[in-house]
Amino acid sequence: MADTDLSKIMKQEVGKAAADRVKSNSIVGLGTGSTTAFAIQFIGERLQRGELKNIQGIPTSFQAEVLSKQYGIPLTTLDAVDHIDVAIDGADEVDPNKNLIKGGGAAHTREKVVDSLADQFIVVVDSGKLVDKLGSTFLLPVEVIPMAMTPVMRKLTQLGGKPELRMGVKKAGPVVTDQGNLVIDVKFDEIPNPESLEKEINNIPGVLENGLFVGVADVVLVGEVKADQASVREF
Ligand SMILES: O=C[C@H](O)[C@H](O)[C@H](O)COP(=O)(O)O
Repeated sequence: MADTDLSKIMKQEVGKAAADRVKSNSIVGLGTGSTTAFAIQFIGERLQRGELKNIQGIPTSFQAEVLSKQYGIPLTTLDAVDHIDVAIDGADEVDPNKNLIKGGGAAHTREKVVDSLADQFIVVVDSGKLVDKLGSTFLLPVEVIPMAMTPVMRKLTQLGGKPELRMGVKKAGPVVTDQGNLVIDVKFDEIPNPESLEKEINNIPGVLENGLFVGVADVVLVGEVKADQASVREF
């Protein structure tokens, strides 16, 4: 099987496993990305079959909102609820302590709001996302307000990073987030202390949020394929 097929199967399996954990009468944070898209699809299908009732979703992005509507998941907002029961969201890297890098889809700011509020935050990834140390395979996304781009990049360089502005695909110019901001992707040779780096970057004036999620995830579901057999393990 081609690598892309395997990756799709792992994402599908793990998305289904997460959707199966959603209970009736609950408020569900709906994450962003290609893996969570399967979870949203399977939650919608469970609703259609009548297996699930009275779900209210809180989308973390324009993408999640569009998909949720497509699959018939009723939506609400943070102004209308006082808690979130469970959030399901993907990640770009996961370390053994369940710390994450997110923001490959530039949605990490809203994701951090929703995922942090959930009583239980379930991360859904394929096995390719597991790393020993954060920053080893993926650049760290930082959302910045446009007028502060240059001083923020300078500050990120002083912190030891190599920043680059994220550019659009099939769009001339930079990626613009759902909030109308820019994303700076930063290469750090190592991230020895994700907890302090998360705070340090967020303390730079003009930074809205960065993609380090430290101590937020409760459960990580990992989709794997071994000898053409798909399975899901949890840690
Ligand atoms: O901004 C996007 C999010 O943080 C995604 O959850 C993350 O990039 C993982 O996406 P995917 O499941 O497509 O790899």
